[in-house]
Amino acid sequence: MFSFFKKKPTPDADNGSVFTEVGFADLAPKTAPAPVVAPAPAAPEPVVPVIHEPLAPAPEVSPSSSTLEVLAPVAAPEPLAPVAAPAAPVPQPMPVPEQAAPVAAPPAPAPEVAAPAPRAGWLQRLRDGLRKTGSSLASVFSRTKIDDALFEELEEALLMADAGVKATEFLLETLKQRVREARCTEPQAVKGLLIEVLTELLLPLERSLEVGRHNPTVMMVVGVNGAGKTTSIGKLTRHLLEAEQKVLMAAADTFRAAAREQLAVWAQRADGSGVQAQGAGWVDIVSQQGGDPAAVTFDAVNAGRARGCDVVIADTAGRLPTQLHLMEELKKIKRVITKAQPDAPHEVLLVVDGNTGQNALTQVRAFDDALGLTGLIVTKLDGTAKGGVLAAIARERPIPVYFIGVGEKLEDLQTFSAREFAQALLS
Ligand SMILES: Nc1nc2c(ncn2[C@@H]2O[C@H](COP(=O)(O)OP(=O)(O)OP(=O)(O)O)[C@@H](O)[C@H]2O)c(=O)[nH]1
Repeated sequence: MFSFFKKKPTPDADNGSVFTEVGFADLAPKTAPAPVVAPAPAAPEPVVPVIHEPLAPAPEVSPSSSTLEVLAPVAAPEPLAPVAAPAAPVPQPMPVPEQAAPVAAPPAPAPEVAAPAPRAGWLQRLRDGLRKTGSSLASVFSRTKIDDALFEELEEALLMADAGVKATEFLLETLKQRVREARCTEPQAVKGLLIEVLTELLLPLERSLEVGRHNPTVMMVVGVNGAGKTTSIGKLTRHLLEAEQKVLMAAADTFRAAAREQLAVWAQRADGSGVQAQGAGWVDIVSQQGGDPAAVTFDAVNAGRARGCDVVIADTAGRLPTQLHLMEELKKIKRVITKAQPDAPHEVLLVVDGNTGQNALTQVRAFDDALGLTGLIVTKLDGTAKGGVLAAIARERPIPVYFIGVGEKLEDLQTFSAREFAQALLS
């Protein structure tokens, strides 16, 4: 199911490739927590490395048999509301997720403790999240016959699911043709064909993020306020660490006091995972409170090169595409990354909140026009997301969806599968 690739320049005897692949699922649960080894302080002068600070460990809030649960995020800060286009380009306040206070352990175990309920699988969470739309799409096929009314109802349901006019037209046209070819007589068979057509439409979005081709691989992560950038970076970093990657994070959101701390919390979670006991992975953070985001990123890339990092990830401040001066700031960050490493950035990732519907497509267009996106992370598909917007993105701006977010826990960052998504949408 997982297809997140780590590529390292080691010979692969089987296929002659110099790369190896590692999937999330290949990573064994860690049992021996050990601190992440701080990298050798060989950084250039202006870099301010943040060695993992003794942040309070996150309390366990969700019962589960999964060993990954120990790494679960602390009680979640309130997700931010989707951002609508503002009337004027005024910088938005940066909300700061709060870390829950550790909960004191009970004095003695209760005599009878109910067995913890198994945590819903991520696919179920995706299904649950898309249920509202899914059920209205699926209900179209409970009709008794295939007629114009069925297609009209389907058109309405697709539009309601945020698929947008172009993708809806394409899906309906292709579906009608397939129905004719297959000589379908049962509405349920039409549903099966729609899953096929939708899967084909979404397939170009299904791509793997590659790491290891460049030294370091430099990623720049952008998006509107509260889309889930820092959370997604944290989850991604955790997976990179498990794959024994050396990761340097640049806290390029220099005006939000807690930006560095938020990243550090994730770094510390990685620390507590025992990853270090498995190999050579580590994480460090470059930050400069109140500094120039481009300068911090420039230093981070240089430090990443000097320290032999595998991956440098720049976490930028949230902004609306209509805030033109802030979009210029992003362009500047991208330019200075190229100055520090001529072939970088290798990835410009937009994090979009799946709940924002067609607004997500607007964001994709705007950030792509400004920066040339290489990939998307679509978050909060466990919420009230309608999901159809991915069809709109596939039709109008087919940028790979490297990951989807289906919750706030580490394991809720998943690779995108076109078929699974189409099935979940119509389940
Ligand atoms: N339910 C759910 N919540 C998520 C997901 N991803 C992120 N969140 C939550 O969304 C909120 C905002 O996440 P952040 O990572 O702080 O967002 P951000 O884009 O870095 O925010 P700014 O830096 O302020 O722009 C937090 O409460 C996260 O826990 C997801 O996939 N599902």
